[in-house]
Amino acid sequence: MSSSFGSKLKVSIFGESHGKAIGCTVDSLPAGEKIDLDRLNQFMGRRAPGKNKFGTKRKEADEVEFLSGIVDGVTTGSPLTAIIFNKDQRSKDYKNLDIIPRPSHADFTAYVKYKGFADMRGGGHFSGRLTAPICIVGGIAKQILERKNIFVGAHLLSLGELNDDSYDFVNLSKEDLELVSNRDFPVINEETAELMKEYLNNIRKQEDSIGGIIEAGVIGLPVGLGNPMFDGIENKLAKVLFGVPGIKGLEFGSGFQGTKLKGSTHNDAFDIANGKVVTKTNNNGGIIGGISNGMPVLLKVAMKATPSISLEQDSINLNTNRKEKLVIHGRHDPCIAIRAVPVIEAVVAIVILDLIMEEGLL
Ligand SMILES: Cc1cc2nc3c(=O)[nH]c(=O)nc-3n(C[C@H](O)[C@H](O)[C@H](O)COP(=O)(O)O)c2cc1C
Ligand SMILES: C=C(O[C@@H]1CC(C(=O)O)=C[C@@H](OP(=O)(O)O)[C@H]1O)C(=O)O
Repeated sequence: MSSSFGSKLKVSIFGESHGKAIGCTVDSLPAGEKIDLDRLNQFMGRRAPGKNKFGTKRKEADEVEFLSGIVDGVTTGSPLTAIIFNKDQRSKDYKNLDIIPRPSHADFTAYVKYKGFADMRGGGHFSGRLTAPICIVGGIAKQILERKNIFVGAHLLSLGELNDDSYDFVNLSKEDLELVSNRDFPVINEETAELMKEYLNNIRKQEDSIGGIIEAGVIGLPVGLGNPMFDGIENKLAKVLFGVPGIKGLEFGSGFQGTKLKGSTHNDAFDIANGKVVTKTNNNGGIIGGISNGMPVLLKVAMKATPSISLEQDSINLNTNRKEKLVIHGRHDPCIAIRAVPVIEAVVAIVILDLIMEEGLL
């Protein structure tokens, strides 16, 4: 099993959801970068479980302990290792799941691939909990990028059939990208947020779950990041985004909806604004030929409904090879897309920082 990625900035994630700890090691972070640890903690808090009734009841403070690579809040240039100790494991909830796998979770595939030896308590290394270390690296990357006037943000664009306002593809501002970062629910339109909360209350009562779409944006990129054919911005983002558990779809710019437009409408006509080359529309989401064109980068990810629901489901018994009904106990997110919003910001920030470093801009 390999949980490492990155070209210049090499990131490695370790741990299991019900093991002693989770964490990360990052190689090649530039030296001398001041990291505001209060801001990093605030960022971690946006993802942490147990904050409100719209997420899992498992309570983890997700306090980050640095073992190396940072002194007095400044990066040293040596490998940075950070760790979060797990505090609120409740492994008895998972007792029957090693032989009766949960539909849509990784229990069955991991059981076969790792011959029954993978630690699957709480989903083990496949758990959404492993996105906490991603947020450590992403929270640091965001701060480094901001000093270069590059800003990354995301919000919950939809939950089931309920839709938030979309980002403006052309005039996307730092304020737009930061809008939901201080909110308890990561949605732009506050009326929609209330409808979504009501929906979540109902879906919980029905012992079910729901999926959602997250929209992310980046502004301030120079023209020319990305190395086609296979190391373009889209390629690199796709590789790491699909590492986030629960993601089943990804689109850039106008994506699948864009296929309904004719070329004459879909093409992003060039223009000059303040002496700079811009495009009048941004259906390509700031990327052409795998290379940034200076317009905002925009993407959307589809996150499936949380696999673990309380309703009885059809499964099988791996010992007897017979059909068996499954009832899952435990503490689960009714919609994983909500807490995944900062995770997507983190992934995007890490990949963009890696691209900036590849280009020798840092
Ligand atoms: C932030 C976050 C929280 C999650 N919470 C849960 C959860 O409470 N229960 C659950 O069954 N799956 C949860 N998931 C999703 C599973 O981890 C994921 O579906 C599983 O690992 C299978 O991987 P796949 O969906 O990518 O194929 C969560 C994912 C993320 C990113
Ligand atoms: C702990 C986190 O989320 C967990 C992600 C998760 C899963 O299957 O992905 C299942 C649940 O685990 P547990 O049964 O141990 O409560 C969530 O609580 C976290 O995000 O930090």
